[in-house]
Amino acid sequence: MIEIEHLSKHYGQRAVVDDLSFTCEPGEVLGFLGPNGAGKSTTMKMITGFVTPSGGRAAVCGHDVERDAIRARQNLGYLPEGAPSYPEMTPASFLNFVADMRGLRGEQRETRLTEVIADLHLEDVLHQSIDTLSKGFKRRVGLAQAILHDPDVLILDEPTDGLDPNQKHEVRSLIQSMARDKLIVISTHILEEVEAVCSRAIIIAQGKILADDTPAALAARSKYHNAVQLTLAREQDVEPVAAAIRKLDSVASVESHSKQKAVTALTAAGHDGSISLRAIASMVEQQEWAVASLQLEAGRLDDVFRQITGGAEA
Ligand SMILES: Nc1ncnc2c1ncn2[C@@H]1O[C@H](COP(=O)(O)OP(=O)(O)OP(=O)(O)O)[C@@H](O)[C@H]1O
Repeated sequence: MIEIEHLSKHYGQRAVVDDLSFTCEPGEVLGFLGPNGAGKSTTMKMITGFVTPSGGRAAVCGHDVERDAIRARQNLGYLPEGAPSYPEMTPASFLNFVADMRGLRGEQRETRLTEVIADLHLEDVLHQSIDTLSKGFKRRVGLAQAILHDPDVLILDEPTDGLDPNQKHEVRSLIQSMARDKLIVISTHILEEVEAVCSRAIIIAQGKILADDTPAALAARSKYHNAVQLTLAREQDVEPVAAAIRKLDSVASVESHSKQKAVTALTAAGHDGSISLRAIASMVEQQEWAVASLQLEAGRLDDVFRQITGGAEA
């Protein structure tokens, strides 16, 4: 469990983390979202004891991060931003060093080293110096050191940054598999990652919590929640289709947008956030429009993110 009470950090006159309070339980994957400079990394550094708060406190598994620092750190694994390590070491020597620092011994040490090397697919680069590894492999080495001692709490600052799509998928699957019995906090700029792995998302900007909810509940705040998306099967003039749908009583607005040259999509939003999918479907049938897909939207997290943070990029 993580308990954060009135946590603040000031640099000079500026509050970069401003009176944050929240708790997080095992089994949760908490996504920290916010524009650049929102205070995500600083908050993570305070939870892990790398930065001293200006005010408030953080506790990990009941251990105060400042007063009971060793116990708190024993219970957590941390992947800092950029996955720093020792560039002149190899993954093998670095992970052995981390195993020593974490006090792993005997059979448990061998088992954990074997498991994390396999989980992060490090076998082929074990004896190559870390500074010669690609960005993706450096990040995997950073993740391996964070999980080596099998901690109850994982704090991962942008864990998939720099990974290719396959590696991103693998790391997300690893996070999901570890989430069953751990508490995981990740920061990310990738909103689809939040939807894919997080059970809860906290949006922060200028050091303050602006939203704290499940990704689905956040997405449902979007004007596109329950909107109908219609994609035409071939390139054709979308305006007559848009005009016909606009006339339906349940439709408040229609946006048309060309995603690819050959396909035109329409999004029709209802007056009260709900719209008659059936009414649009029967119109499609009557008018014999060639339609590639017709679907109800859950909502768009990027839309909500912009709305909440005042237009900032994730
Ligand atoms: N040691 C420091 N001295 C002064 N200002 C700092 C220091 N560390 C961080 N800051 C400032 O605090 C603010 C929050 O930084 P932080 O790295 O926590 O943001 P972030 O949300 O992680 O951003 P990003 O998404 O870009 O990584 C930034 O404006 C940053 O410049």
